[in-house]
Amino acid sequence: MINLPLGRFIFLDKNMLSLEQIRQEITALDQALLTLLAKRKAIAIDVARSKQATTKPVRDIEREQALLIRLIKQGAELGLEATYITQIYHTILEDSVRSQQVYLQQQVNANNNSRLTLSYVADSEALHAANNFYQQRKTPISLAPAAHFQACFEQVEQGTADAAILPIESSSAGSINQVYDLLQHTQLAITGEIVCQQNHCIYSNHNVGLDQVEKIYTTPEAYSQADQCLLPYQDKIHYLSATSKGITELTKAREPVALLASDLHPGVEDLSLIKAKVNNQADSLSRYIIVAKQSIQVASQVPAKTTLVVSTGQQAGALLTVLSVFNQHQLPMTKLESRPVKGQPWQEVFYIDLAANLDDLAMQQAFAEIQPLTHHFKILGCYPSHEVAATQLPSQAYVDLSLQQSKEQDASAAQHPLSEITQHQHCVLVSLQGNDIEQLKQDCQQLKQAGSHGIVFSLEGHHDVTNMAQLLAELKHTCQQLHMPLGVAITAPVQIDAANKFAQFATLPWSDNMDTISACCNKLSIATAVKVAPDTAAASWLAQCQKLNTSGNQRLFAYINETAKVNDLNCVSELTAQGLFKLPLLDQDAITHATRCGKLGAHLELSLRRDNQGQLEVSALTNILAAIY
Ligand SMILES: C=C(O[C@@H]1C=C(C(=O)O)C=C[C@H]1O)C(=O)O
Repeated sequence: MINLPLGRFIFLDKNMLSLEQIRQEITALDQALLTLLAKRKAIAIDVARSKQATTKPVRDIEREQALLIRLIKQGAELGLEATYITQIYHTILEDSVRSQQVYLQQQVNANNNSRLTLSYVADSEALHAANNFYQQRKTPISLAPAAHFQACFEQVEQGTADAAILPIESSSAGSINQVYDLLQHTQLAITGEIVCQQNHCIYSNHNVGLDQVEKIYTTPEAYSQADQCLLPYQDKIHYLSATSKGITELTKAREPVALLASDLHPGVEDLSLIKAKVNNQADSLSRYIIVAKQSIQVASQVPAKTTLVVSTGQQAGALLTVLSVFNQHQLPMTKLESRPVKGQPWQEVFYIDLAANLDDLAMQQAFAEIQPLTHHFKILGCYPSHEVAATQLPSQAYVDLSLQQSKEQDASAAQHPLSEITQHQHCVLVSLQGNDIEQLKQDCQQLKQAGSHGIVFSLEGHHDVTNMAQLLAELKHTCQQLHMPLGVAITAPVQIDAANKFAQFATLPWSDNMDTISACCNKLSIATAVKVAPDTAAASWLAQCQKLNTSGNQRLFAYINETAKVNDLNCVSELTAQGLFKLPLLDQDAITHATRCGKLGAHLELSLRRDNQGQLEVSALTNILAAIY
């Protein structure tokens, strides 16, 4: 039984208390929250023990979904927003799942938590990733800095370090080839992976803009993750072999100079941050591997990855034959990388990551089958997969929650112009239009307070590139402060550059001239949703979709507005089910249809207008996918 003296706090008369006293109450509440979190975490380990006995998997998505739905309902009664609850609980659940995995791993690998010497490339951001990783495992580490990746491998091979942490790929710049090449000949095994988010930022020794700095230092790796933002400053770029050398340069220089570096890099905290989050892609993930002399086992309850390296020879279809074996055994491949073989021009080895445990029967059978098909075949390691994807609720759950909510709304609240927003428990994006930036900022603030999760700004009528850039830059800044994603509704090709620069996603109208729309999609580097015209014939759906699919934009979605006819929805669902309509489809009314095709994560778009008296009015609904921002 949890004994939280909530009543005492609710009935406090805040006017009677000093700030100091109120803060004491908050401190006491935080202490109580921490005690409960620690208790929850300890119970999760009891759950892991029971799973060890019953061999049930660590993750139980149905249980997590039920838990989230219950908490959203209970939270609403306490006046807490659904997104607030889901964000907090995603963190709690991630930690719970990870703690259970760590416990189960320690059971199968007889880990005694003794101190471990870890090799890493000196002054790299890998250290931050490693600290978190080993802290969770309650394993103290001593550091063995190395000058380069090869030295990390050597330290472990020679026994001066127990393990090494090495970057292997980044979601925005791809694989780290040097590390892959070192894996080709090593006797070490991959024993773990760490995935963490990194933002590249620009730092300086003075608090000035990029135009005023004389040099911008960067490593080639960092540059490849953020080159788009630095294109106008090509003549200022100076390459270095390590970010730490850039920090030294900045400290030495008297004139203003800048450095592009990850926000996790040691030492950046002492510099002036002059531009944050300049990655080409909004979310930049880095993946590291841990290598050690001894391979490890992964408990059957823990999701595992296995990495292998194969070479096949160059006969037609050789790689395809190997990959089809994995397909036949239903072993999902999460990564395929090819690297040249030294001394053998145009010969390649392939690195393959499979999302499966080496001990699984399917893996053993697949490996037995591919050995005769390959010249060279080596298992580099089997290790727990690090990512714990946040559990999503099925779209229908959001609809049920919002229906239930709106029934509970009393009549007076429903008349408030922004009440439409509050009635929806799921994510709401509101369309805005206008020219008056001060007015737009105010609207954004009001919308945030009313519960909107993001903005779709209509660029209709905006053609002047400079004005558009100024307006969107301000709107982006406001949305960032309010933690709301900014989307733009594009109506003309001249708006594309500004959209790429300032928005997180774009929407486009469906048009008879699909070539123009397809060309726009091609130039858009942000997620893009194309609105589908109602009453389109099946053949035309297909032809238009095919045009869009060749546009080169990998993050395209189609969405249908509220005027779509059931006939259209049936038609698209049918085509999708046959694998012919390839764009993910977004639609509120079509939730049931699209869910059947497994494609949907519908969010709601409301549009906001002002009436003649300047009063806010919220009207019609369209839908946009969660995944686009
Ligand atoms: C604790 C459990 O394991 C996992 C963690 C959960 C939690 O922390 O609430 C819920 C479901 C599982 O994914 C469980 O199965 O109950």
